[in-house]
Amino acid sequence: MTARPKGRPFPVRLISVIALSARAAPLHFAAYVVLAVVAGAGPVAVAWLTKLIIDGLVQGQRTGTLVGYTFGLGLAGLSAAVIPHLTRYLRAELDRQVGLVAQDRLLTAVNGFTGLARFEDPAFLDRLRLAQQSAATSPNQTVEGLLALVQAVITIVGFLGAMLVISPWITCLVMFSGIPMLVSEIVISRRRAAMFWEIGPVERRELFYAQLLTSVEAAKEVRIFGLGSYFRDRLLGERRKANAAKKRVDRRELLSQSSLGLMGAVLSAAVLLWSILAAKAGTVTVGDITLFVAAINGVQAALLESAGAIARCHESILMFDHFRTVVKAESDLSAPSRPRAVTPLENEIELRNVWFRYSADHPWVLKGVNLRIAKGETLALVGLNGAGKSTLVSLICRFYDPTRGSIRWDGVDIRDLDIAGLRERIGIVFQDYMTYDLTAAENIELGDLAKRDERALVHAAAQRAGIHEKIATLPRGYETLLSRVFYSFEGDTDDPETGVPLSGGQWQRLALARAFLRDKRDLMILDEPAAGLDAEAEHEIHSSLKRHRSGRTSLLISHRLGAVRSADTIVVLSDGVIVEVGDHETLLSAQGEYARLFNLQASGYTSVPSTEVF
Ligand SMILES: Nc1ncnc2c1ncn2[C@@H]1O[C@H](COP(=O)(O)OP(=O)(O)OP(=O)(O)O)[C@@H](O)[C@H]1O
Repeated sequence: MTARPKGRPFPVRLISVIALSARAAPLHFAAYVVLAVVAGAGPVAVAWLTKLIIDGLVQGQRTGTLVGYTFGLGLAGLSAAVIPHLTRYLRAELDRQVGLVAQDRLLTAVNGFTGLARFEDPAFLDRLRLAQQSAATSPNQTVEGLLALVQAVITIVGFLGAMLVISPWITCLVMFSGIPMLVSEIVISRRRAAMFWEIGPVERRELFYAQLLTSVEAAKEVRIFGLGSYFRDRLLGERRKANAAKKRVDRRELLSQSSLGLMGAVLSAAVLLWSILAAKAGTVTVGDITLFVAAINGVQAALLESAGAIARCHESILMFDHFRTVVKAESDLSAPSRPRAVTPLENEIELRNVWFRYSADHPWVLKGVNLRIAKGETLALVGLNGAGKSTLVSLICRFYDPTRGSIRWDGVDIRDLDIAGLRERIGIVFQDYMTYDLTAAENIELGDLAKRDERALVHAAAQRAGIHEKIATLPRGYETLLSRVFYSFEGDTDDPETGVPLSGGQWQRLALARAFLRDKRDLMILDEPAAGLDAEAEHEIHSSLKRHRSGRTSLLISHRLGAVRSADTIVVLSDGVIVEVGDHETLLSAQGEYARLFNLQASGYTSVPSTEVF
């Protein structure tokens, strides 16, 4: 796991968090600050006016003066009644505005990671999760904490100022009694932030088990293999681990808070005793005692509040560091300072001595691969499971960079090209294609958003993929939602949100239609495009692919060797090394690995099946 983020100086981090709130909703932010200041001065004004009224009564002051004090007291009470509601409204609005801005910044940053490596790094995923949590809450939590601190400081300064007039040494005593509380809160908030980081992997595992237990994808296997209790136990185990870590921090907090609370109570009692004795001796007035009582309680409460506020600020700034780290993180792939525009393919795509491993800890997946895909040619890549075929495709799409060697687009290293421009020129069906919980039309349109409004093209792509007829029979045709995630209730066919699930093969045809929408691209990659189709559909799709790919550059991966026999070139990859290259006839007559695999498959269709297969 990578280290926890180390921050810039604390005040700089504080300002950058608060700046996010202030910029997201400046008016609400300003109003929130003003109300906090007014609310902070309220308790002091109430205590001082109460003392003046009591002393005025004892000393027989004029009624007009007393009415003035009472009026002031009424005003203070009025603001005390209204301000909390206004503050709550402003806080909620700030939350909404800041949440929007922060989420936008976070997702823009995540979208900027051009490769896949970050999404496969558990430490980064932990950070991303914490960043998502803190994006929504940290900025306003910091503002709230800081304003609570400002309020508390105003209250403390006001009360201490009032007490200073009566007894300087008691004022000092009360003031210094707050220091241990502040220190202990900061220590605890540090521990809490560290704990959240440490239990990150635990919480992600818990989420994984929860998804297994609640998702429709896993429901069949979980039931048939009786995995429910097994995964539930594992989930609860992870929860217990997370709870234990949280409990440890809570216990520490309880211990230090209660001892400090006890100390505060003893101090209050002592000051009260002193002031009563002083009043008896005639050195302070009765009004002074009421002020003392209010001040001691007020200062203690404000100290407690300020310690809590500092802790909240501190904790949310530490959490916000994760947000900042993600937002500032550079893409995992190097970007040239002046990327070259990608021109239409003129000659070939070439892999030149490509070596690749997913990280220094992983074994080599590709070992010195040299390969040329000439313009207009269909190149088929075959090989056993794990040979490195999909990895090679990922490198051509530049999801990763080769560890050694290079991939060239008409002679230019693709690392020097504009990455979005490169991907613009590629059409693809992935082996693990996506099924979007969107309408049938949208599922196809996502292949080329620029053609979103050209319905005829969408229909043509669906027709080529052999899914048009099926879509036409759906309750709302192309507008039918292909999902059960947003399903309202059984039989609600008039509801536009009502979803219709497709079969595996039908989803695969939809993925093909999505790719066909962008088939005018320079390179079409089909990674197992017909794996989930029935025999008739497979034949139909491969014939269609054959018709459409003539003259177009395509890279075809398939385990069904019958489907690749018409390719111009067939490349056999074995354990990351190219072991054979040629067309179907040449490779068959060479009697090598291709011939062995082809004959094995062919015999499976013609001879009596061997029990060894199963
Ligand atoms: N993201 C990844 N991180 C680490 N290793 C990976 C990753 N993806 C694939 N591998 C490893 O790379 C090797 C090649 O996998 P790849 O998916 O390229 O093989 P393939 O030839 O496409 O296999 P199949 O025919 O089963 O689809 C495998 O050993 C696999 O475990």
